Amino acid sequence: MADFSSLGLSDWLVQQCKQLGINKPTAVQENCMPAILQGRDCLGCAKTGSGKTAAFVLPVLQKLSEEPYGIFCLVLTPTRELAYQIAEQFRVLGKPLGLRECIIVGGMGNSIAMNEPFFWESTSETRTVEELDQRYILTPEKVKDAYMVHLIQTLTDQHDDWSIIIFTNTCKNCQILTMMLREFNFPVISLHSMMKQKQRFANLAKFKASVYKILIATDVAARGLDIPTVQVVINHNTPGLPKIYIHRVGRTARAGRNGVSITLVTQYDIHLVHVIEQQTKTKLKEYPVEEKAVLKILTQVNMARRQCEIKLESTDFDEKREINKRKQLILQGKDPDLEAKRKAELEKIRSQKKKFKQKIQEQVQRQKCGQLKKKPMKRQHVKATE
Ligand SMILES: Nc1ncnc2c1ncn2[C@@H]1O[C@H](COP(=O)(O)OP(=O)(O)OP(=O)(O)O)[C@@H](O)[C@H]1O
Repeated sequence: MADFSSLGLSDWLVQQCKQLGINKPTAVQENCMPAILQGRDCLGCAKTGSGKTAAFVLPVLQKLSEEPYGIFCLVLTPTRELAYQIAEQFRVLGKPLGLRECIIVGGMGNSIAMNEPFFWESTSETRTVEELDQRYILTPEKVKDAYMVHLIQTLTDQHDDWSIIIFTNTCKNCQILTMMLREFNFPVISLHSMMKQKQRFANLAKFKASVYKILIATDVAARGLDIPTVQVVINHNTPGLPKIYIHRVGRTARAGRNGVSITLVTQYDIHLVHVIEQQTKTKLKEYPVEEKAVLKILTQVNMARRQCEIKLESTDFDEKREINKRKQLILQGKDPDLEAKRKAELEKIRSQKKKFKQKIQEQVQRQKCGQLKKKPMKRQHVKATE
């Protein structure tokens, strides 16, 4: 197996890696770094938590140290948290260079044209069972939450040092679950796009530092976040796409560690589980649950949830959602008021079209009725003249 020196990294960079406990290159690093150092365009695909960040950070730093001039590298990331995480990797590994990084968040995406890219894809994309123990619980739809509370209770009783991420599908759900689990005294904190950015960073930092052991998040936390202490990922809803599932469960079992992922599945989600199993080439195991224990807490959980929903309704959460929508439009370079006007006009045209269609249908109907009434009269008349 190659080491970092033989891949073309200078001693200072190899030492820097060692200080971080990065001694041997992972497969994606071994295969992509030489191509990047040769100056070729490169696309690298490998499983989650396999060191893709260092696979491009290290050669970029190597090249920069050879010619330290100007704005050298632009990294685009899907979330703000990821931008900060990658900047931190650059900062730590590039410290001896006196590297200066700048984080720009928000704005629109760009596309980059590439010539003859070097493409490397891991042949073992799916994780081994030793790395990630994947299970699911089949829940009747209405007691989705009671199963989750029971599950967290069991996990935290058995492993009080474990960190858990719970993924859910909407910001509102994320907020309600956080409030509800706090009612049960779980150390919970949340992360979703309707929170202020400052709060998002603060919550993530508290979770990373294990001040809070449970993070409830939307898919804003599904990609790229590297928190080695995460032992369990719980999917509060079954992801609609296998890709989302892979990113979510990839937040555990990082860099060869072990991890568990548990997905709550209702009777309507079975087909989604099959698609996930096909794509990940892994058969999900059914998680044994003490039904009696779930039934015991069912009423309490349902009541707590309802109370949290009422509490949230009395806050300005929906108003904030509206503000967030407007913010997104501004970031996309659109005027929110003009957009609202455009939507209203489109709606007007749609409803006019609908009315027109209805009118035509009514006319046709009337004509049909008229013809039906006329026909026998015509026949009578014909008979009379005959
Ligand atoms: N060669 C290595 N040896 C050991 N650990 C490594 C090595 N390279 C990177 N790591 C560590 O592995 C962890 C995961 O790395 P990274 O976040 O880059 O994964 P990734 O492949 O980008 O994952 P994802 O697809 O989820 O974004 C990090 O904590 C990183 O420090």
